[in-house]
Amino acid sequence: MQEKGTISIHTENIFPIIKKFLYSDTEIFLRELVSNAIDATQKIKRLSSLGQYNGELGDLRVEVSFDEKAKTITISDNGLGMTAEEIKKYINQIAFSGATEFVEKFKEAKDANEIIGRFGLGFYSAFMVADRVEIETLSYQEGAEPAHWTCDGSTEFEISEGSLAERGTEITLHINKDSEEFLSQQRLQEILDKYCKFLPVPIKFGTKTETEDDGEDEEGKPKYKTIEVDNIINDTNPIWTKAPADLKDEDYLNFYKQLYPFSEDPLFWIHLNVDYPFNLTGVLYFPKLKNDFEIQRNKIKLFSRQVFITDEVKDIVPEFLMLLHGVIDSPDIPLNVSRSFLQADSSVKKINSYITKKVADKLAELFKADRKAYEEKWTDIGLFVKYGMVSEEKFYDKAKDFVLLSNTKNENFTLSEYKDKVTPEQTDKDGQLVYIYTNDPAKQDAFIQSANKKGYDILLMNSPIDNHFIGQLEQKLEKTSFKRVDADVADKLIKKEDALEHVLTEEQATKVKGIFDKAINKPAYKVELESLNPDELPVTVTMDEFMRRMKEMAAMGGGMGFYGSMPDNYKVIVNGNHKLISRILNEENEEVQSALSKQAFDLALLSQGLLTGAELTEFVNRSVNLI
Ligand SMILES: Nc1ncnc2c1ncn2[C@@H]1O[C@H](COP(=O)(O)OP(=O)(O)OP(=O)(O)O)[C@@H](O)[C@H]1O
Repeated sequence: MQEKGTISIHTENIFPIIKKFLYSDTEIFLRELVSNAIDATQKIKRLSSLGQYNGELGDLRVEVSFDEKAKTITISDNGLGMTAEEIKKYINQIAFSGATEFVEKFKEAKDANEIIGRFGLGFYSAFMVADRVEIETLSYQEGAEPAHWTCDGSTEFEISEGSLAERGTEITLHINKDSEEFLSQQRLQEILDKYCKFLPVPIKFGTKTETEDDGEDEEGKPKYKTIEVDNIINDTNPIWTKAPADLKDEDYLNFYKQLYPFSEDPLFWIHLNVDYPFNLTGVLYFPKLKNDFEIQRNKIKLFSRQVFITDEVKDIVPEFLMLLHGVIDSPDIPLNVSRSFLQADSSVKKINSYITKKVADKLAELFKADRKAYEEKWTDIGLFVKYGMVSEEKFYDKAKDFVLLSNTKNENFTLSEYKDKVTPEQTDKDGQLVYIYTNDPAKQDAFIQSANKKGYDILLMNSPIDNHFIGQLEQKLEKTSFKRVDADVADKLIKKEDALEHVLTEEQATKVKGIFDKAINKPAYKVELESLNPDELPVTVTMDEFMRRMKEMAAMGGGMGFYGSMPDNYKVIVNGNHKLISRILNEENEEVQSALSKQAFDLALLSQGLLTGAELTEFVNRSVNLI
């Protein structure tokens, strides 16, 4: 048997095109050839179980080897093999209708994955790294003759009698000059680890040494010997392929360690397992969050039937869950099509909302099963939950029952618990509930203490997402608004009917305002007189909640540019009922009067960390003099 022929595509220059355009990630040739080899072993197993093959199956396996001197890489399997006819059918007739289509489409393609998948070019990816490819194969079919195929990357091929004595296929790549990097133990091991680590059939890559017990020596001490064993690079039964009922916590933790060797243990995990209306398995882990979010992205690995595809899971996993770790395996995700198509794909959308739902269900379950443990993990989980609530309506609806609000006393409440807690004290005269929060308890301590004295509870809102979360809650919760604790003096945070009587007459008040205006002498600080509790500080400096939020949004590029360009404006609230104010009013020495006013103002600034530089020095000097 010897036959020469032409690979049936309608253009002469297909290989140069493949080589040129697939150049960027040439390493995937190995993934393609090993996957084909695995498929071949799976197929023979199926034929055997269907009774269509009655010979010995043997230990099904795939082997990858290389020969640095001969400059070859060989991928062999004991799968179903091919007859010469099958080679002609499956290999020679490239699995796409016409090369013209290919030539037109390749222009848009951005990476090799796209081209290979779309045109069924898996096998031909070998020509990205090889000048010549040989196939030695023997089909499982009774009476089949071994066949040999070779092709040098032109459209000419040659089929002749082969030399394999056992069922299976051996593909040998004669590596080209530009791809010699692949003729290395380390490089090949790295690629196999990346793409083939969880394939379902053992893959042998060389051998390794192991130590083994070897009885005892003369003194009765245990002896060991080293032996050469096959280096199997993959775990054929990764946990996501198993039933959750068969797994222990330890298994999940071990698998996590295997995926991310240097990470801390995860908080908890979710085993995904659906077969309808799409096929998806996987395990998602909630990691302990670190401050540097970016580094933690792209930690979810996407597989298709245990073949690693990518760790770019955008679109498949909801944005707010991108910080999760773990694996997702789905043959239904169209891995080889372009990004824009992926976004529009209906199974991708379904998978995305399935994952959202599963995560919400898991959190609800944890919350119900053990509130205490849930609260302990809240600092880590909270960020996901809040981010999810802000970014996905559906998730908000589920999470509103298990999201927690934490206060400055380290107590946690659900939304409805908190509403019940603060309604009596924190409802204003119009029936509006006011939630008071701090984003910096140390800096806003004076305000917090004043508000606590009034019986108000202060929420801790100091995570990066909290600004958005507050905005979301204000939209969703009925008649509820949020005020940062330093947005006003405690008496004014929640407007109630019971305003205190002024002790000062209107004339005195105007005089006090004049004294302070003069002493402070800064246009950005507007002095106002209020009748507050005599126990409150004599002077408080605040920034209006609305103004502050607008400025914060402008700073984050939220389209509030107008506010961003406004100068910082503060209110200086002078407590007319405080005895220091009466003292200032009655002071006859103008210098002392001014010094006292300045002192009271500086103390207010100081308590908020607003007093710095020369002004701080001046304050210290003045204080010394006053003592
Ligand atoms: N090791 C092998 N053993 C038996 N048959 C093989 C082997 N490798 C390839 N084939 C046959 O050649 C065909 C073409 O392989 P190729 O990788 O080009 O495309 P594919 O596997 O069908 O699709 P994909 O583009 O997803 O890889 C396969 O479908 C299979 O029938």
